Amino acid sequence: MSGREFFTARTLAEVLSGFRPVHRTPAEDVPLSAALHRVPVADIPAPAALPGFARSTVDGFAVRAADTYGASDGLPSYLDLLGAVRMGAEPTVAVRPGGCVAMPTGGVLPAGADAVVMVEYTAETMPGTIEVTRPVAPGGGIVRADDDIAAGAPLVPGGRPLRAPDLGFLAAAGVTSVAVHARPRVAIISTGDEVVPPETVNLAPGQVRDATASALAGLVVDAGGEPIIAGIVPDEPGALKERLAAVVAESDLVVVSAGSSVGARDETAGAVAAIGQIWCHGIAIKPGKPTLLAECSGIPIIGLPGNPLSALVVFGQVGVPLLWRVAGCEYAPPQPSTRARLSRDLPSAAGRLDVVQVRVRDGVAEPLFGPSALLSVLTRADGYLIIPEPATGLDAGTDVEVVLYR
Ligand SMILES: Nc1nc2c(c(=O)[nH]1)N[C@H]1C(S)=C(S)[C@@H](COP(=O)(O)OP(=O)(O)OC[C@H]3O[C@@H](n4cnc5c(N)ncnc54)[C@H](O)[C@@H]3O)O[C@H]1N2
Ligand code: MOO
Repeated sequence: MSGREFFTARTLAEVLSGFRPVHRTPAEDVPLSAALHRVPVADIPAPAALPGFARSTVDGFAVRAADTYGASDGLPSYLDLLGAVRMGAEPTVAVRPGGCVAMPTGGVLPAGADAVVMVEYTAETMPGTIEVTRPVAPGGGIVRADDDIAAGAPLVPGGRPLRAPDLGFLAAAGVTSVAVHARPRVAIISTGDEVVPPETVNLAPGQVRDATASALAGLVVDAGGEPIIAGIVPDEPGALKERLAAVVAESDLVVVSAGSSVGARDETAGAVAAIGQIWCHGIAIKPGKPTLLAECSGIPIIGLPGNPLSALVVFGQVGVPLLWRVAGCEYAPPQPSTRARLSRDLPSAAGRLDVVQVRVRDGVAEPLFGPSALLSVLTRADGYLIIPEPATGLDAGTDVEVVLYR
């Protein structure tokens, strides 16, 4: 890399909308029991209408609605009790004018009926005669055969991670296997002569154990990916290029931590440029400015800043949405958040998005400060808030949205 400045600092919004490597993971069939949070490759159509038959939603009596019009406590309608519907069975009796049939919740609506009046608004004043004291409109107390879904309509959309209720809906429709995008394989490469494996018991002076790879692996699993810890590469010209070339062929997304800044040993840009195209070097975000984005044959490559805190913040903002996109999901699912009152003034430079770690107690968000070189800030945080690019800070007492860590 020439010079000591980053090529172009892009905003986070520009990155998310503009950096669009085309690679998507292939489809695979999974049973419903393994489909939670997986992304269907396409809309899944209903093989048949649901519920499939008109059914009661209340315990009561199937009626012709017109027979109940004007009914009141003072002037009830009197209907002949013609029989009863059994749960899970075809009705054996139809409703004729002036008649009614006893119904359980969920039973099949008998022919001739267009509503079910709730048992609370009825009384059997004499054997075989039902007194109705409230009118019911046509369609009242029932769902029709295709109210949940019509045959052929999409049960669940493609490109959106499956949620628990989706699994129930698919099960109700008899869909027990789903074509979903394969989990993205995310190669995680750490760099730096001083970085040693976490298993290292005694550190030589200046050595640090690799913190970033383990944390990134956790974020990858959280976002539905399969982390591949691809080791620690020393600061040697050529070493990173070699490792990158080896992993890119077997990954859906590649993450390199450290070496993306502007120091003498910062090799990432050169190595990445040798195997792919750099899209941007520098994002208008704090922490995380020295971030590099590139692609190689449609596979996204992210060069993260060396400071573990910055690396994790950037991966959350940029890597996680990219990971979901590679898995066929255009927009990452929203994270849980809460509203809180800011405990103190927060300064920020205009033109840069700030990700501020906070603790939340009793509805108050307390910013946690410390250099990005300190990992403990993230462990103490309950979540983060964002100060958008145009703002020059936030005043104490501002109502802020805090995105919560799980
Ligand atoms: N003159 C300037 N110096 C620095 C700037 C700047 O703009 N001008 N930016 C600072 C910022 S911000 C960051 S972030 C770092 C990014 O530098 P690199 O991406 O080149 O990363 P390194 O220098 O290799 O590492 C930084 C720091 O993080 C430690 N590290 C690296 N990898 C790991 C790991 N896997 N586990 C634990 N710790 C790791 C490394 O030992 C360094 O202490 O540059 C600033 N400097
Ligand atoms: O901006 Mo660096 O990415 O803080 O640690």
